[in-house]
Formats: sequence, C-alpha cells, structure tokens
Amino acid sequence: MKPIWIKHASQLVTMEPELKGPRIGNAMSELGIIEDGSVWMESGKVIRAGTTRELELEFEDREQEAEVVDGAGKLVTPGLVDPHTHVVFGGTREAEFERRLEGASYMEIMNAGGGIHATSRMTREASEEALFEQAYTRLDSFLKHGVTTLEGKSGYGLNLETELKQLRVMKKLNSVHPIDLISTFMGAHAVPNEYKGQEEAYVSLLIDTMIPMVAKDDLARFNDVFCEKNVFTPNQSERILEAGKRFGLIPKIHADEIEPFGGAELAAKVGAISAEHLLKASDEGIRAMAKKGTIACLLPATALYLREEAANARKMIDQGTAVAISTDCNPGSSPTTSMPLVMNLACILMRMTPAEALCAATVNAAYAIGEGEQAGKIEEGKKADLVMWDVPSYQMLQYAFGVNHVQAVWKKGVRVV
Ligand SMILES: N=CN[C@@H](CCC(=O)O)C(=O)O
Ligand SMILES: [Zn+2]
Repeated sequence: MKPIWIKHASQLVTMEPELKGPRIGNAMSELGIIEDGSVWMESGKVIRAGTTRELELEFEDREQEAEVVDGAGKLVTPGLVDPHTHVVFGGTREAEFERRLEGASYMEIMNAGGGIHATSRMTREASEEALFEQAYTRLDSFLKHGVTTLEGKSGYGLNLETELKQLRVMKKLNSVHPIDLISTFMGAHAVPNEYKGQEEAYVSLLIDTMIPMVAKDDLARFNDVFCEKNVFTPNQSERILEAGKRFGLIPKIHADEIEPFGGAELAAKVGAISAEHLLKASDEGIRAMAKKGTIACLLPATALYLREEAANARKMIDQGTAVAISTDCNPGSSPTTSMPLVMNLACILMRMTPAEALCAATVNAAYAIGEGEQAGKIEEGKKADLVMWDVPSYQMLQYAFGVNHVQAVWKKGVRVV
C-alpha cells in the first residue's frame, strides 16, 4: 500500500496530541492548528504531521512512492468520534414522529407501549442478518459524514436472546466495517412490556443473567441505564451499574433527559465514564460530575427533534466538566447519522464555540468511550483516521450548517470515502 502525503492543507487541526486526558475549560479550544499543513501516512499510521515545508524537507526523496493529495483550500481534522448511538435496530417510527408533532409527548408514547417498546418488537422480529445489513448501511452513512469511531448500544432486545443478537451484530460490524465500533450493553433501556408491574423481576434478570452472560461472551465494554421517571429509578440504576462493574463493564447513564431525576449525581457516585443527555441536570449534579471527571455527553440533535431546550453546555464547560457531543442515532428521538449537523447544533443551540464543538466531537468524544489514546487526534505513531473537508477552516465547517462538507475520509490510512 502506497504512503499517502497530504500537502498544503489550509488548516490541519491536530487537536494538540501532547495534551493528555479529556479537555476541560479553555483546553477545549486548543486545536493545535497548523497552517499550510501536511501529513504523511503509512502502514495505517500517521508518520509525520507538520507544515508542508517541514515535511518536504523530510520526505522530498520519497515523493515518487507516495500518493500525493492536494489540500489547498481544505480543512483536515481527525476522524470524528460518535460516542453515543443506538445504531442497530429494526424498523422505523415515522408515525410516532407525526403523533409528536400533533402534541403527544415522547414519554406518553413510550408509556402507552410505543417508543422504545415499538422498536423492541421490530428488533425482536428482525433476523440477525437483516439487522446487520441495515446497520451496515447506517455505518456507511456515518463514514460519509466523517465518523471513523463510534459507540453502539444494545437495548432494543429487552430479553436475553435479542440483546445478545444486537451485541453480536455490533461485534461483526466492528470486524468487517471500516468504522471502529465500541459496544455498550443497555438491557436497562426500558422495562419490557411483559414485565410491566414486575419491574424488580426484570432488574434481577439484568443483574443475575444478562450482565454475566454479556461479560462472559465479551460482548460489551460499557453498561448503560435509562435512569428516568417511569423507566429505571436511581436506586435500580445504581444496582444495575454496580452489577456491571463487578463484571468489568464500565458504567454509562442516560440521565436527567426528560425530568430532573438525580441522574447526574448518580453518574458521579458510581464513577460513570460519561453521563448522557443531561437536559434537566441539577447544578449539584453537574458539579459532582466535574469533580469526579465524568464526561457530559450532550445530544443537541435529540433536543431539537423532541423540541426541548438543549442541555446547558456553557454552564458545564464553565464549571469544569469535559463535554462531548453525539448524534444519539436512534429510530425515535434522533434518526440522524450526521455528526457535522450535531457540531452545528452544539454551536447554535448550546452556544458552544466552533472550536469547543470540534473538540467535543473528537478528543472528548473519544475519551467518553475509552478511546482517548487511540482516536480523536492526529498523532504521530497512532491510527491514521483523518477527514478532509471542502472548507478552508474549522470556523467555516461550523458556520455553513446542515451541509455535508466531507471530501475524503481515511481510516487507518486507507481512503474509504
Ligand atoms: N432516551 C432514551 N433512549 C434513546 C432513545 C431511544 C428511542 O426512542 O428509541 C435516547 O438516548 O435518546
Ligand atoms: Zn441514547
């Protein structure tokens, strides 16, 4: 495989690879921008990143053996990381979208047996092959929008058989699709209809059977819970997350999305790597997360789609919480595969700066899924996951919104878009 040499990028955004750990406060704006930037990629890795002048001095003699890519007028960034998706699911819920536009709420639909329950029925009915094919197509769309690493959750099975089916699909996708896919077990996405009125029995099934089985088959890195009124209480959520920890599954938590429910506080208490949504998180909860180093994974596309006020990213950043952003790709509250749109919305709806939004979609997103040392930066000696955008600057990427500016994507040094 020929080395690839990008030259003359108008901005090469490296994300300052020497800075370690998730970024907080002003460090979210340290993008490590190199003007007239250049990258040499070889054997799947970034060998050198610097100015075109610097790389010409070093690689001039090898120009003939490389594929040279002209970056004039283009922005080059690390591959984007989507740290929160429900990418494997059966069916769609467009009728529910119409009902919500007519006034029904997300929770009314779910409590009446629709929402997550509707997707659960369709996912149980779908064959493993069909789920694989549909999710593969979705991953292609993510890739076309610049995503090279992504987290995916189970949680539409709500029984052992189908939860394992979803996780097996993700494992297979990870092995055959260019995108690196990190799996999360989310059997605690809802109490299935057949356990209505016996919620504790379902919690026991999760703790005694499902979590041990998922861990035994090494099917997930994280364990996630939908901690919300009428779904799982903070007490149930804590027991489920602690059970996961005993089996090596790192906690994540869907917290304070619809109502303030103590989810952010619980995230800090159990030492979750990230807490998701947080639209209604309390000030104490945000402070506790900052203190504990729990990353806030914010989902502005979901807020927009549900016509809710987005999370208070400014307060979180100002209080020292590391913020990541994500599509939340799912068939109910965020049917999108566009991280560029999510970056735009992070600016428009949450007043994040263009630099913070890019940090939240790269470095901080990678740390939110335990990939901070492998993804989200352009770092010598590390995976060559890069995107070239048909805009001259990161400011232009965030400004010209709702457009897919991706021109090329390299995954482990191979051009995939
Ligand atoms: N809020 C809970 N879970 C998903 C939505 C799942 C669905 O509606 O299918 C979320 O993160 O937005
Ligand atoms: Zn989610």
